[in-house]
Amino acid sequence: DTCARIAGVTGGGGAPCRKYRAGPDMAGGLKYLSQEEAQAVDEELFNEYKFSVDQLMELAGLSCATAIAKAYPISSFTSNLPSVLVVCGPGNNGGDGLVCARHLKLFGYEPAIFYPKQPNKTLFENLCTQCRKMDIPFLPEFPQEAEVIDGAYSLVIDAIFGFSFKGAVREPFGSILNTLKQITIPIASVDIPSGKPIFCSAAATNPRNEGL
Ligand SMILES: NC(=O)C1=CN([C@@H]2O[C@H](COP(=O)(O)OP(=O)(O)OC[C@H]3O[C@@H](n4cnc5c(N)ncnc54)[C@H](OP(=O)(O)O)[C@@H]3O)[C@@H](O)[C@H]2O)[C@H](O)CC1
Repeated sequence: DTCARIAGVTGGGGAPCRKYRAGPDMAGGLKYLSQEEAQAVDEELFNEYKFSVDQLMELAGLSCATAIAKAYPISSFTSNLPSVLVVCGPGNNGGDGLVCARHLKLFGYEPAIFYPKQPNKTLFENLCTQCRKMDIPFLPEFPQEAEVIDGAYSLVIDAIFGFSFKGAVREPFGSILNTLKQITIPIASVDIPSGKPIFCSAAATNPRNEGL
């Protein structure tokens, strides 16, 4: 979604646009950004273009839900119930996941959220309230068995870490990512696949090391 924001915001209306170096990996015409480039876009949108985090998060979550509905239409699910497990991390990537879950519900999916480390901030509390008001359940614990996830859901949304991920994965996310590596249903990652070092070649694979 960062690429879409570059095209749609910083390059629009004849406004001056910073030059971002294209990464070496391209899939279907998409250019991946490095961690530093993504953070620079972030700063430009906040400081120069005066977007608020709420605005950008709503756009990011809606864009993700729209892309997911295109890539994994309900009609393609073999199960009668289009159940989707949305796993949210402690930062803004997790916020994108909450917004995405809300829009997926509006699109006719049945999302359930696992959100183990909820920040004590109004933005995230409000997003949780909105999800609860839409009868989206929050799971009290993460299913430890990959088979349980495979049986209960048709798709997992990985909104655990975005461009601020660094170092070795800390718990509880290490165990969660280990389980996700073993599931067989598709995983759609928000922004970038979680748990991998952030550089261009990592952007093409998800926690199970498959292309999305
Ligand atoms: N303008 C934009 O581009 C927008 C992007 N959005 C989305 O926001 C993420 C980036 O959000 P940010 O909050 O900066 O970072 P993350 O979501 O990646 O997560 C940060 C938290 O993750 C924890 N963390 C980091 N590394 C690890 C690790 N190895 N193990 C466990 N936990 C880790 C970190 O914890 P600390 O303890 O270090 O504080 C943070 O809590 C971007 O990718 C987009 O998805 C927004 O929508 C706004 C617009």
